Amino acid sequence: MITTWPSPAKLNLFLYITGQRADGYHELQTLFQFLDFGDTLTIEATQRGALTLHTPFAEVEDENNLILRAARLLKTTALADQRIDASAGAGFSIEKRIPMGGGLGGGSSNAATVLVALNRLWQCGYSAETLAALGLQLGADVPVFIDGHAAFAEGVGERLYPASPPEKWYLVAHPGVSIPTPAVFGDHDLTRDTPRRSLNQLMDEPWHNDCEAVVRKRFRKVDELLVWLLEYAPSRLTGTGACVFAEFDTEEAARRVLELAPEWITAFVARGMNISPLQKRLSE
Ligand SMILES: C[C@](O)(CO)[C@H](O)COP(=O)(O)OP(=O)(O)OC[C@H]1O[C@@H](n2ccc(N)nc2=O)[C@H](O)[C@@H]1O
Ligand SMILES: Nc1ncnc2c1ncn2[C@@H]1O[C@H](COP(=O)(O)OP(=O)(O)OP(=O)(O)O)[C@@H](O)[C@H]1O
Repeated sequence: MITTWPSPAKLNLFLYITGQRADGYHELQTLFQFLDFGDTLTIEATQRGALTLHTPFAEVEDENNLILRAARLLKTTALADQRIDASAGAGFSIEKRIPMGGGLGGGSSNAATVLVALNRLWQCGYSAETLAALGLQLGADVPVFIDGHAAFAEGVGERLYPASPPEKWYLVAHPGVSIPTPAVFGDHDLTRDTPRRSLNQLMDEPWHNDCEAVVRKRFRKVDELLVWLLEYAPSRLTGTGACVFAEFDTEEAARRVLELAPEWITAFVARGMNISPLQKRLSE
C-alpha cells in the first residue's frame, strides 16, 4: 500500500546560546514552532527487505540521506528487538520543498517522518519517546518533529517542554546561500554566554537569535534580506540560517509584502502551527 506523509518545516522563534558543553556542542534555549509548509513523503512498505529512495538528491549521497539513514536505524533497532523480520522493507519518494541548509529543519523533519511512518507501517510498536531517543542520534531537531507539539527546548534541543506561542503568519525568505550549521557554531565571534532565563521570562521579552549577528557578518545576502524585511515587520533568522522570517497577524499582510519582494529573494508565506501536520496525520 502506498501512503503519503507530511514532513513540515520548523522555525526557531527565538534562539539563545547559553553555554558550550565539553564535547563542543552548544547549550541552547529555543522555541520551536511548525509551519503548514513542508515536504511530502510517499512511502510504500514492502516485504522485499530493501530500503530504496526512488527520488535521489543531487546534493546528498543516498548513504547520507536522512530518509534512508532513519529507515536503516529503525530497521536495525527493530530487528535486534525482534519486532520485525529481515523482510521488512520500504520504498520512498519525496517532493522536496524545504530549502536545504536553510535553518528550517528539513533533514531532521524527513528523518522524523520516516521513523514515525515506518513505526506505524511495520507495526513496531515503539513509543514516541523511544523514537525521539533514536532520532536524536540523527540530528538535534529530530525529537521535536517526532513529538509534534510546538516546544521550548533546552540542552542541545533534546529537553522539550510543550509551548503554545501565537500561530502567526510568516513570510519566510531564502537569500540564495546555504549555510552549514558547523560554520556558524564554529565562529569565534558567536555569543555563547547569554544568561539562562525561565520560559515565562523569555515569553515576555522581545525575541532574538544569537546566531544572527555572526551570520549577517559572514553572509552579506542575509544581512541585505533582513535590512529589507525589517522595513515591514519584526524579522529574524531561523536556526543557523540561511532563512529569515518576518511575522504578521494576517495572511493578507504577509502576502502584500511578498508581492513587493525583489527578484533575488525566494520567499513563501506560511502559517505557524503548534500541532504539526505529521501529528495531525497520525490521529486521522
Ligand atoms: C541550531 C538548530 O538549527 C536549532 O534548531 C539545530 O540544533 C541544528 O541542528 P542540525 O542542523 O541538525 O545540527 P546537527 O547535525 O545536530 O549538528 C551539526 C553540527 O553543529 C554543531 N552543533 C549543533 C547543535 C548544537 N546544539 N551545538 C553545536 O555545536 C556541532 O558541531 C554539530 O556537529
Ligand atoms: N533528507 C534530507 N533533507 C535535507 N537535507 C538532508 C537530507 N539528508 C541529508 N541532508 C543533509 O543535511 C543537511 C542539513 O539539512 P537540514 O535541512 O536539516 O538543515 P537546516 O535546514 O539548516 O536545518 P537546521 O540547521 O535548522 O537543522 C543538508 O545540507 C544536507 O546536506
